Amino acid sequence: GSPWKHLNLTWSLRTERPSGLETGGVRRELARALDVWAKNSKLTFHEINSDAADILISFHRGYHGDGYPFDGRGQILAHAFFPGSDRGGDAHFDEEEEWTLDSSGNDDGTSLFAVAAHEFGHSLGLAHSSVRGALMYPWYQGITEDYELPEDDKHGIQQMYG
Ligand SMILES: CC(C)C[C@H](C(=O)NO)C(=O)N[C@@H](CC(N)=O)C(=O)NCc1cccc(N)c1
Ligand SMILES: [Zn+2]
Ligand SMILES: [Zn+2]
Repeated sequence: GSPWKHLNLTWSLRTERPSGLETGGVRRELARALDVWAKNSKLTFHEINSDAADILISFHRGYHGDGYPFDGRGQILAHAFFPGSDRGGDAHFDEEEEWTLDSSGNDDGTSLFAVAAHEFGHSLGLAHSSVRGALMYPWYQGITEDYELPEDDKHGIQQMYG
């Protein structure tokens, strides 16, 4: 997709206690996922409490009004829209996944940090990568605590927002 025309992006979590998780912990993991991209580009991200944010983040189950219904636990975990107005940049997460806020890899849940970092790549305009090990590779691979963005993803984001 085409990149955002401004570098100082706003974001807002629009679901209270998604999947029963503590709201503060969810916001922390989302902020860490955005920081993966901020550290490798000129992008900055500011959290606001408003539906007017560039990147609106919400959790849903099944059909939720955008033609891309979720499918219960497993398979599709989340999706995000390329940059643009209205739902452009927004990221939706499947409420029915076993989300974990523990991104150490010790927990066998699905790391919200890992999936969010991938989804925000789409929110910023990156499509899937064929490079195994890339964050934008189509298939989930848990990622470590002090995560370093792989080369392929670094190239992608710097081409757009370097
Ligand atoms: C066709 C898309 C709506 C699939 C969807 C996706 O890529 N969302 O961005 C998705 O949930 N993909 C799964 C894999 C699948 N079941 O198709 C996934 O693990 N994506 C998130 C992810 C997380 C972390 C790393 C990577 N590489 C991928
Ligand atoms: Zn959706
Ligand atoms: Zn994806």
